[in-house]
Amino acid sequence: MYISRFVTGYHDSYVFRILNDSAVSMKRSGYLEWQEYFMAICFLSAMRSKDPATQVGACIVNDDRKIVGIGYNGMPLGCSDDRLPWSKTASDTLDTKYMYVCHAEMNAIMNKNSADVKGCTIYVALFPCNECAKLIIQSGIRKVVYASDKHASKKSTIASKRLLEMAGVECCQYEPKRRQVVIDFDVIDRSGLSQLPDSPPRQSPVPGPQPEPADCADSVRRNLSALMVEQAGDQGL
Ligand SMILES: O=c1ccn([C@H]2C[C@H](O)[C@@H](COP(=O)(O)O)O2)c(=O)[nH]1
Repeated sequence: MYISRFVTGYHDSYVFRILNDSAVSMKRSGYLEWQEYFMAICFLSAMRSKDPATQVGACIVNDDRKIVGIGYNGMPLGCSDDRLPWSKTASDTLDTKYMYVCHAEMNAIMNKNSADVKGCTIYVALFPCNECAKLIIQSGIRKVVYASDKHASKKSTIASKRLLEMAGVECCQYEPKRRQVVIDFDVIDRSGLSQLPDSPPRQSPVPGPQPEPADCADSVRRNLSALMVEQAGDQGL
């Protein structure tokens, strides 16, 4: 019996058991739970926001746990985010972002890739304002999972809670189970993808015989057997 361990970029492991010539693979531990996954997608989307003060992301998920819409706060389509203001305050409210910016929830609903979002859950970084609450209710979304309630004392949030409650939309705050979800491209480059074959050599600009591209399956097999031999050695097998 061999027990072999694959170390991925995230330091989790796949365990392969080879018993009587049949390979049984067991799932890795430490994978993202659904709520963590959807909330992480909110925050990843928020990273696209150009708002210098508050970046908000939203992710709409249906009953089958399929993502049907994603959005973040930004200026409307075709309206230059270099020409419109990003300030919170100005002597003229026309010079503040609030007159122009589309909220993450609105964008997620507008970007939906399904016929509608009835019965869906919306994951949001920030508790939705009253305008977003109206959109949420009218679109048929039934549940809001939010990360931050930093504007709880604002009238717009109080009105939002009032509306959502009246409409019977369930709201709950996300309770993180892990402190971080890290995507470190350095780690992925150095170890996570080291199990994969090298990229094929770049095409030479000069016409002529080209080197054979690496055979993916062969390279994966070579890495796998090297790991198994190494591991078997570790275990004195
Ligand atoms: O439900 C909401 C509420 C706000 N936003 C966006 C709109 C703005 O770009 C910021 C809020 O700016 P502050 O600087 O925190 O006032 O967040 C949203 O997308 N959804």
